[in-house]
Amino acid sequence: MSAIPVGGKIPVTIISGYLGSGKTTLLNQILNEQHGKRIAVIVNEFGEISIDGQLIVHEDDEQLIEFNNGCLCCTVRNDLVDTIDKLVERAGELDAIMIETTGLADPAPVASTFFVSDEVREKTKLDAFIAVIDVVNIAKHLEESVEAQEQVAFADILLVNKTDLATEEQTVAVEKQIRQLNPLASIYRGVGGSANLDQLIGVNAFQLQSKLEIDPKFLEDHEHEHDAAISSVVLREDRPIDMNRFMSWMGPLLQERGDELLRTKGVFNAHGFDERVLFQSVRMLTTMSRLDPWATDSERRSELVVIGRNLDFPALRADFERCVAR
Ligand SMILES: Nc1nc2c(ncn2[C@@H]2O[C@H](COP(=O)(O)OP(=O)(O)OP(=O)(O)O)[C@@H](O)[C@H]2O)c(=O)[nH]1
Repeated sequence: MSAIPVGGKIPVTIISGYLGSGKTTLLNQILNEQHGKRIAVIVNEFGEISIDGQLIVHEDDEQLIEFNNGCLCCTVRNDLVDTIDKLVERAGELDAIMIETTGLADPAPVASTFFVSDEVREKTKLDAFIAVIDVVNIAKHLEESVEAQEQVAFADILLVNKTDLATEEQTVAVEKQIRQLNPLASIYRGVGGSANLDQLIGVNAFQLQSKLEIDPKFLEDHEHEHDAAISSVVLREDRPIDMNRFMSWMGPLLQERGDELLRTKGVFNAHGFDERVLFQSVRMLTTMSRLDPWATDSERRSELVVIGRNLDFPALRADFERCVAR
């Protein structure tokens, strides 16, 4: 990777993209490949608990700052401002700041945070606003979500991800569609964890003037309301979960209601496993993998975040409880 141009200012990369597009995967790639660089990572999740915090490779707790249960673009924006203020005090020690927004974030207020205070403006430089695009689902995201449209329109770099799951024709069609929404951004392709980081970091791609041309009110305070029909619930269980039973419930549920159950992710205390088990879904696509073993002194429990439209919380809780191993 090319050297990050510091020039006295800490470069900031904002990673956006709709739910489940591959933001955390990209962030982990950056952290893995950035040996020797001191990067502060700010992660914002829509749900009440952070699963990403458990999945992001980080060396110490000071390096990873998490905001849960609120969105950087609205409810926890002041927290972001305070955090950036504190981070710039450590300017000498930091090589870069990476921010992963929630999949539902409106991009403009997150980016404009870097222009609100003189000190932040003096000590940081927005390097690029990246939107990660889920090539399989972006057409639906754009159809259903204003935020998804804004993320694409606002980005300096559009990273078309999950190209391993699409044909060449599908990928070209997506590139055409996003090009119509954003004529200026660089468009690159990627498969989770193997993006060309030279194209994404240290690129000096963010131009305030062009953002002001798109949105003349970019630097003003934004009132932002999320799609009220989208909510999240955390399903918790201390008893071990029978993963076969869980999949027999979740598999058909996602097939039937994948357009409403937009995203799930959770770490499981799975019956018969010594390791923590990670389950994720993005609409109908699911993945399951083993993480590291449970620490001997840790409390084993399962926590699954479900994000979607028209969620029936009591029914989800009751069905989840039926997955307890007997
Ligand atoms: N096949 C395939 N799967 C991918 C790729 N990139 C990410 N994934 C998978 O897609 C799922 C979501 O990836 P994440 O990186 O967690 O997505 P995210 O954008 O951080 O998700 P949220 O923070 O919940 O919005 C995970 O199961 C990843 O393993 C890819 O290029 N190809």
